[in-house]
Amino acid sequence: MNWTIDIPADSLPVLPPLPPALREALDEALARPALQQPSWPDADYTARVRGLLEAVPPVTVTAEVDRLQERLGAVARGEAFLLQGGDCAETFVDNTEAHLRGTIRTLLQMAVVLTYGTSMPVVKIARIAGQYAKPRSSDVDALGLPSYRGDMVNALEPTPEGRRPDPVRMLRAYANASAAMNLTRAITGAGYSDLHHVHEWNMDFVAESRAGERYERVANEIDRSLRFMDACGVDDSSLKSTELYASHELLVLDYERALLRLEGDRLYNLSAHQQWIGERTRQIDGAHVALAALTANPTGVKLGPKTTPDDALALVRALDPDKVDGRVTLVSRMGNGNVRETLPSIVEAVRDSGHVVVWQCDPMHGNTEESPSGHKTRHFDRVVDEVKGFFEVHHALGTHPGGIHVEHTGEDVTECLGGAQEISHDQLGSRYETACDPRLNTQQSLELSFLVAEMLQPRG
Ligand SMILES: O=C[C@H](O)[C@H](O)COP(=O)(O)O
Ligand SMILES: C=C(OP(=O)(O)O)C(=O)O
Repeated sequence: MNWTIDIPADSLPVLPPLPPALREALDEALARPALQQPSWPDADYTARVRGLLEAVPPVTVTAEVDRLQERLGAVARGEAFLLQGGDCAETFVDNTEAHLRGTIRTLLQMAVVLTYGTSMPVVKIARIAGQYAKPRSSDVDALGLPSYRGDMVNALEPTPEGRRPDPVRMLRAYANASAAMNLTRAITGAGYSDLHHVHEWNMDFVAESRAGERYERVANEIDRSLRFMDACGVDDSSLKSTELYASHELLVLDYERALLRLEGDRLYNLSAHQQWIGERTRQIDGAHVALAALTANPTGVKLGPKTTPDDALALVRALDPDKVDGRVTLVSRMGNGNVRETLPSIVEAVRDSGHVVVWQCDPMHGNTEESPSGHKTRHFDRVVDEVKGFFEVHHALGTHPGGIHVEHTGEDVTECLGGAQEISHDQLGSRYETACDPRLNTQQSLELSFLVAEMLQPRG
């Protein structure tokens, strides 16, 4: 096979030596069964790509990962709220400044609405700088071609050549992730994310909408408060930047293992700050859980409608043996019809075990349906209803509904039905741009934030 990049077999860097016990545990973890892995055509060449990645500077650094862990501890104890969102599948072609700014801007707007409405700190994690791999329900698509598995693996282009898994794509994923992380740090470190620019985050196509107008009112209130603080001589320098963390699904093990780095005696996965394990790969004896258990990163796990309390307990015990607050985020994605019935016994079992986890609701993945036009879609009402059900369960049990995890974009797409724009089945085709699953557009994301802020109000 002729590869586009020639990597000499004898110049392979290798991971710095690990303490023997850790090396053994890592080898054991990686030898476990791993679902949803690419069928790379050439194992030797794939190993060489991995070797290159083992020597590159990481995408994130350990101090940031540790800080996120602390923030998630606060969320788990009920002192903060976690907002996580971004593309279903990031793509290389859309890894542009405009697209990244759009995703970040919408996340910042949502966070402002939540913080203002609840007076609670909001921890922000984006699906950004690495969300390049997708697990699929089927190995083949409707055309009979190998399914698209994310830009890290193959191309969206529906041709046999495009769909061939190519390990060089892992290098492109790393390069794109590093560039995206660089811009994200720049945007959030100064200027654009300054709370004094809160009006500028409201895009023209949203400003005229009900959610946009409501947001403007919040922004005006924030302006007044900032002027008041200014007049009083309060130092507001902490409002000039914000913390935004990067996350993606822990899926393609050749990529993830290559970005492991040792600091002291702690092993970090510096492909992102947080990784989550998907519904399809959370087998308790599988490689994904075992690998995450070895790293110091906070880890999410998706829980679908068939999850039992014992499943959840086993996962929490494996991933949080030292009982660190917020080390595990349990992400329920059960569908609005199931959450009220299935979630309570899971929450009770985990709460009674003494593990203090973040409870997060992903109201997207359990509510996917097919439109008569053939588009994969989600109805805004079902999304809202799942979040409502999640809050009802936690309010009834006295636990903290710690966060939401959504697929959204900073653009004016028509991928999810309903919302104030009342997007109909007929309109889905007009701006349906996702590479995989349907995302909330900016208006729908803001509407959802206002509703969640209401649900989070202290209850008398
Ligand atoms: O985002 C999640 C999954 O990758 C996605 O829902 C799978 O979609 P599929 O069922 O079309 O394969
Ligand atoms: C694949 C995903 O979700 P789930 O594992 O819940 O299906 C995802 O969040 O991209």
